Amino acid sequence: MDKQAKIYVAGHRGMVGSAICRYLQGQGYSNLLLAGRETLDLCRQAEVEQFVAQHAPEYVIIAAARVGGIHANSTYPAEFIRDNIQIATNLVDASYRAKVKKVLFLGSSCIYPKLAPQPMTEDCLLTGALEPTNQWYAIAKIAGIKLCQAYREQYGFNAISAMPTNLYGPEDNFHDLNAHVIPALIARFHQAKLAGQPSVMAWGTGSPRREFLHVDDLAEAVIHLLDHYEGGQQVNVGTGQDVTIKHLTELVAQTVGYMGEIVWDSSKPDGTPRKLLDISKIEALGWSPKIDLAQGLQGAYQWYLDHIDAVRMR
Ligand SMILES: NC(=O)C1=CN([C@@H]2O[C@H](COP(=O)(O)OP(=O)(O)OC[C@H]3O[C@@H](n4cnc5c(N)ncnc54)[C@H](OP(=O)(O)O)[C@@H]3O)[C@@H](O)[C@H]2O)C=CC1
Ligand SMILES: C[C@H]1O[C@H](OP(=O)(O)OP(=O)(O)OC[C@H]2O[C@@H](n3cnc4c(=O)[nH]c(N)nc43)[C@H](O)[C@@H]2O)[C@@H](O)[C@@H](O)C1=O
Repeated sequence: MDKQAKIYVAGHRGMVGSAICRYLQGQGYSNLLLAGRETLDLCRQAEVEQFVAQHAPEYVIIAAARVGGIHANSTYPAEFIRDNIQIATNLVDASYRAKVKKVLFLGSSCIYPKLAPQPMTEDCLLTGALEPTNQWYAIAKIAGIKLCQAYREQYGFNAISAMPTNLYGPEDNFHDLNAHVIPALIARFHQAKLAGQPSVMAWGTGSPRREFLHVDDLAEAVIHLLDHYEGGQQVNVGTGQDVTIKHLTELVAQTVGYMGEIVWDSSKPDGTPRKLLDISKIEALGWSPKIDLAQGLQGAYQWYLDHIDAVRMR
């Protein structure tokens, strides 16, 4: 992309959106179009169409979504399916009508079947039943992928999709119930350390496996795909390695310096037993992850400490 190109980062205040903005600014892109929810509710079609037509960005990155961990997904199904279908539809259609050069839509690894063979390639989409806890969000994300494919097929519109694995890093949501596992545990272990709590509760059995990619690696992958990928099929973005939630929990406790006991609350859901992405497609395009989990967790905890009075908890 030309460094002067006007790039609209939808959801720029979120964990992914802010990482993409940091990366773009670091690379010398100076013409970013940004609008917070108070300026533009992306669920309002007419407002989105008017905004994109008026500002005429050349590129649009859809990093806005209703996002949350396993508890939030299963507690707010209507919001997760409604908001995410509306955001994707409104932004892809408005971008097409405003003759945007290229759109990148962000989905998630939860779009793949609960029991898909691991590691999961892009071809296993829609080959089996979804994980019930996040089926609502997954259906909305699959709809977003199909929307991009349909606009490419019917109108020749240049929309691509990236499917990241579980992400973590700066500007994450640290809400104890609605957050994803890493920020939830960072905050819980930190508070337990300060309070001298003898034990900390983690959810489920600890036996599921997850792959964790630092959001700065994802940001680089997103721009790499905008520069090097033109296809209709979604592209997986991950590390190609996974760990058990038990190992992750011990790693977070060690990173925070919490020495007490970890107790498992088996009344909480485990979710998908495993969701490891096959990343050979994006590696063949010349991208690979750089931040390993131990190093990334150190940085995430330090960011939490540096921003503890202002972290997002929603
Ligand atoms: N976090 C993860 O582990 C993963 C995330 N992803 C994908 O990455 C993308 C971003 O996720 P992430 O950064 O973690 O999420 P965040 O919740 O951190 O950021 C989402 C952003 O979207 C904005 N937003 C949501 N709804 C609206 C709306 N109606 N109008 C305007 N803005 C809105 C939010 O604004 P506000 O701050 O005002 O609420 C927020 O800035 C999503 O598409 C998600 O599916 C994919 C895989 C894993
Ligand atoms: C990105 C991805 O994220 C979600 O899917 P998920 O990977 O299941 O997300 P999670 O991070 O919430 O849980 C991962 C694992 O960790 C265990 N776990 C332990 N202790 C805590 C804990 O304290 N909080 C949370 N949230 N989980 C915990 C938890 O029981 C589960 O086994 C969906 O948004 C999905 O749509 C999606 O796209």
